[in-house]
Order: sequence, then C-alpha cells, then structure tokens
Amino acid sequence: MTHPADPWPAPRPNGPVHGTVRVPGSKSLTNRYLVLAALAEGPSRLRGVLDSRDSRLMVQALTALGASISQVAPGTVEVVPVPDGGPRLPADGVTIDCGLAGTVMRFVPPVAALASGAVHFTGDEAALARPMGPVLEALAALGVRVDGPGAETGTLPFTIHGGGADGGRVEVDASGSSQFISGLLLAAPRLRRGLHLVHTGASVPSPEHIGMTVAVLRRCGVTVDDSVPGQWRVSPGPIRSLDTAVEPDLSNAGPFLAAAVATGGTVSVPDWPAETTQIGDRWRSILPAFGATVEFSPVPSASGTTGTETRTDTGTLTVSGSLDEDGRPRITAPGDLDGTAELAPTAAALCLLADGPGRLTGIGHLRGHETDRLTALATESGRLGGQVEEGPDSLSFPGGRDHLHGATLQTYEDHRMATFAAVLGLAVPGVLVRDIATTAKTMPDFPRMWTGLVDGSDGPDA
Ligand SMILES: O=C(O)C1=C[C@@H](OP(=O)(O)O)[C@@H](O)[C@H](O)C1
Ligand SMILES: C=C(OP(=O)(O)O)C(=O)O
Repeated sequence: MTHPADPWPAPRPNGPVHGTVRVPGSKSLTNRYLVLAALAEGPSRLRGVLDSRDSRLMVQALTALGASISQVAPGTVEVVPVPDGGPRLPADGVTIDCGLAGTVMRFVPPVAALASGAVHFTGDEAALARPMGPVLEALAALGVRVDGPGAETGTLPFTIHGGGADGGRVEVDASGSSQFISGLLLAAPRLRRGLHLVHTGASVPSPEHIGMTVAVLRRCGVTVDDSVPGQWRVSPGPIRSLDTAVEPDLSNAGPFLAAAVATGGTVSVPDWPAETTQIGDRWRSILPAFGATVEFSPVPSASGTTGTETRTDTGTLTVSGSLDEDGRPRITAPGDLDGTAELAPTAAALCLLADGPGRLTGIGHLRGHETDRLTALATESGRLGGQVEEGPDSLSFPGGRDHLHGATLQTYEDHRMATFAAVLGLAVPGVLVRDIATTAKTMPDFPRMWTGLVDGSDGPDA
C-alpha cells in the first residue's frame, strides 16, 4: 500500500459526488465477537471481520491470553478459544498493548481476570488519558488484584492478577463510557456466580453499544436480564461458538454518506442490515435533519425460488443531497441533535457546512475518546474560520459556510477527526489533513476509498 502524503490534500470534487461504497466490517461487532469466541466452548468462524489497527490489537491481546486466531480465507478468521482452566502464562506474565483502542483497554481486562497470572496493560501515550477507573474498581470489588501506576490514577498502565474473580453484584459508574459495562458483561458468563452489574452514576452514554453487547451475548446462548433500567444480570454458563458474518461498520459509513449531503450528490452503501444494534443506523434519521433524502432498498434474494422473493435482512442505503437554485449544495440547519456519540465528528462537519444553526448535545463523554473531541472539533473548526461554541457537553454551530477558508487540520491520532476534516475538504477549498493515516485505527483503506469516491477514479464501486 502506498503511503498517503502528509499533510494530505483533501480531495475536492468538481460537482456533486455520486458513487457506491462498500465499507469494511464493524469495529464494535468484530471486537465483541472476537472476545466471545475466545471465551466460547468450541471453535468459532467469523466472516467479514474488520482488519484494522483496533482489531489486530484485539487479536494480539486474546492470543496472548491463550486463544488461537487464524485467517482461513480473506476476511474470515477461525478462533480456537482459550483452553478450559485458562492459559499457562509465563511466570513474569504477559503484556498487552491496547494502542488507543477503547474496546481493547475496556474489554480485555475482565478476560485477563479469568486467567491465572499477571497481565500487564499498556497503550499509546494518548491512551493514558482515557478513563479506566470504573473497570479497575469493579474488578477489585470482584476480588481481582489490580496494581501498577494506573491502579491509583484509574488509567493505563496497570497489571491485572487474574484467578480471583468469582462474580456476584458489583456497582459501576459508567457515565464516562458504555464500554465499562460492555467489558464486564462480555466476560460475565465465565464467572462462577455470573454478574449482577448495577450502574450508579448519571446516564450511561452510547446506550446502543450496551444493547449490542447484550444482543451478542444472547446470540451465544447467554442469559442476560436487562429488565431493570441501569442493571444487568448475566447468568453463569457456557458461551456458544459463533459462525457468523460481521455487519459493515455503519458509523464508518457516515463520512461517505455525508459526502452526498455536503456536495448535493448521491451515495449508496450496500449490505446495510435491515435490523441492527449499531448506532450508525441512526444516519437514517440524522441525515434528513440536514435536508437529505434517505432510502433503504431491500436486496432481492439470490436464493429465492420464485425470483420475486426479497431478502429483508440486508439492503442498500442510499443518501441523496440536493442543490439550491444557484447549484450549490443545500444543507439545512439541523437544530439540536442529541446523543450522537461516535457519530458526532461527522455530524459536526455537516453542522459547520449547514445553512443555519445546529447543536450537538449530550456528548460530554467524548472528552475521554481518542482525544478530547469537543475541544478538538472546536479548535479545528476555528482554524477554518468557523466559530463553534464549546459547552461542557455540547457544541453549538452558527451555520453558514461562506466565510470558511482552507487550513491544515490536526487530527490528534483520532480517526474520526481525520474523516471530519475530509468531509469539510469536499466543500472548503484548500483543506490539508495532518496524519490521514490515523484512519487505520478502524479503516486502513480510507484515503484510497475516499479519493475513489470523490474522483470517481475507481468506478462506481469505490
Ligand atoms: O463498545 C463499543 O464498541 C463502543 C462504545 C462507545 O464508547 P463510549 O461509550 O465510550 O462512547 C463508542 O463511542 C466506541 O466507539 C465503541
Ligand atoms: C470512541 C471510539 O473508539 P474506541 O473504541 O477506541 O473507544 C470511536 O471509534 O469513535
């Protein structure tokens, strides 16, 4: 693969962008399936798995803990679980590099708690700022010894000494990240007494992601009772092996769909699940707030005997923007958009380009993401000449893009800051993006896919 230029000149189309984009597998589903497959009662087969920095870090982490994960065909991996009784870890333990992956740093420590031996967790420098305290406190409350410098500060690096966890009731303040809950729930069926997790803080962000965790656990035959709001009871028991395909990453579809809105064009994403737990399905309601039309066409069944049957499990999502009487993209003022979570950076790019004001609310926890995304989005918008008001948990955009001008945008090792910049580059001349390669966290092929869509250089399938 050729290395993209740094800074990377964001491609700017001559007119509306039209194309079809196949997005790679979901990061959130890939890393959940990998964890459950590593803890399952037999081998699993996963198709359409994401191959990116975050998924590779997860594969390495689970391999260090005794799972055996191999690619058996392009995009297909076989997972042989950690042997019963846990892996035989070396006397001085193993080290797990979490990179900047929230799913690795929050999902793997509870798995390490099941092993016997020391598991040291480290990560990128930027990862040391991401909150871990509630996970470490919950593990300690469950009888797991946690030490190392981060045990005091509630951050990486830390060491988990597994073998002591029995399960039972535990309280967790997950107002900082839904991943604190997801991580504990994923390993919970393997605890002798299961887990009764009680959330104690303000509201849990990204509730869709907890719904996804519960859904994948149930799919593996695990009993989860979530009938009491803010509480989850996971029964102890085996985790059934998986033989499944990973849905495309609908959050990562966002910047491509936003390209239709930003340029007044049309972008289609095939293999869109008709029903899903992914938060990215919310593009269907978010993009119309910017004036886009969203259409879902179920795909005709390949195996239908009558030739008229339709499969309702997937379809193609098509987003169309529009042009005003002067031939300029019409991007309507979205008003308030609440709880956009990991979709916020892409929504922010459209808010900046919109014809009137918009506000993203309920996103305070994004300060603990790859970077403090509220400050980063406000700062980088400012570089382009956009005056964004940063509140404790909101961003307000005045709208009106005529005064925006080119600039070199920083990305803070944050893949979604990079795609935010790329979307703006569609409409604002002279946008350069620092470290576009940071998109490798979840979408290593992003620069080629984006250029293919914008230039049409790869034909209709970018
Ligand atoms: O469980 C997951 O797969 C994720 C949960 C969310 O984390 P937060 O709850 O910390 O926002 C989301 O933003 C992240 O990208 C992925
Ligand atoms: C917050 C994100 O990632 P992570 O899984 O590292 O938390 C994200 O992808 O927007």
